[in-house]
Parts: sequence; C-alpha cells; structure tokens
Amino acid sequence: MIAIGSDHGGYALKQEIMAYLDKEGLEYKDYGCYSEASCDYPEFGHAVAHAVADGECERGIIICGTGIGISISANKVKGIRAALCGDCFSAQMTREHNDANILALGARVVGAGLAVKIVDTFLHTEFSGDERHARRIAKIEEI
Ligand SMILES: O=C[C@H](O)[C@H](O)[C@H](O)COP(=O)(O)O
Repeated sequence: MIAIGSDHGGYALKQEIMAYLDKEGLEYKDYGCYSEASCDYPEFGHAVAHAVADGECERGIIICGTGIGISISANKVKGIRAALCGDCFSAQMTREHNDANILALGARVVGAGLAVKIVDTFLHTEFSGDERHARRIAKIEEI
C-alpha cells in the first residue's frame, strides 16, 4: 500500500500520479488534501509520514508546490527518510543508497510526465543492501 498526500499546490499533480497508480494496479490511500482550496502542507506530510512510520503503508508520495515544505515536515517523523527528487537518477539513488521510504515532488517544479517517471523509478528500485549504506542509514537513525 502506498500513502499519498499533497497540499493545494500539489493537488493537480497528485491526481495525475493516482491515475498512474490506478493504471499500474498499485494500491494507495489518499491522505488529502481533497481540493485545490488553500491548505497547510505540514498536515499532509505528517499524515503520510505517520502512515509509513506506523507500517500502515510501505512507501509514501508527498507533493507540494516545491516539495520542500512537505518533505521537511515528513522528515520530522522518526523512521522517515523523505527524499525530494526532480530527476530519475536521484529517485534511483535515494532508493539504492538511502532506502528512502517517502518520495517528495514539487508540482511547480516538475511537469506531470517527468513526475510519473520519477514515481515509477522510485517504486521499482530496491535498496542495495550494501553494508556501507546500511551503516550510514543506521547513523541517521541514531540522530
Ligand atoms: O514548501 C511549500 C510548498 O511549496 C507550498 O506548496 C507553497 O508554499 C504554497 O504556497 P501558496 O500558499 O502561495 O500557494
């Protein structure tokens, strides 16, 4: 199960991402927002982060205008490694090296076509499991 959430700035892109997930037959839960009315990104970053940290969902996707505010919010939750990605290489690396469990996107930064490719890369790349990467992630957890 994938947790997905956005503020008003990410709402339209979220619809595109959910259409992609539907097409791929991937299950998701939408944690809001549910319209383009102005709202506050920390609420939705927090909701998705908790769904992932609590084990309710395996991965998360969060979207705001830049992807910055909502990723800062999600990263406040223990156990969350939210990565803001604007390209497929970063999405691949953050899965292989950082075992990122949430992808953040900036709807005012990337177009829908690229965003879907980034999501696809993020969801289909596994953590490498290399000792050096696991050691560094463990150090993040200690902070
Ligand atoms: O990091 C924050 C996000 O980019 C927000 O989506 C953005 O600040 C919202 O701005 P506004 O309220 O002007 O639409």
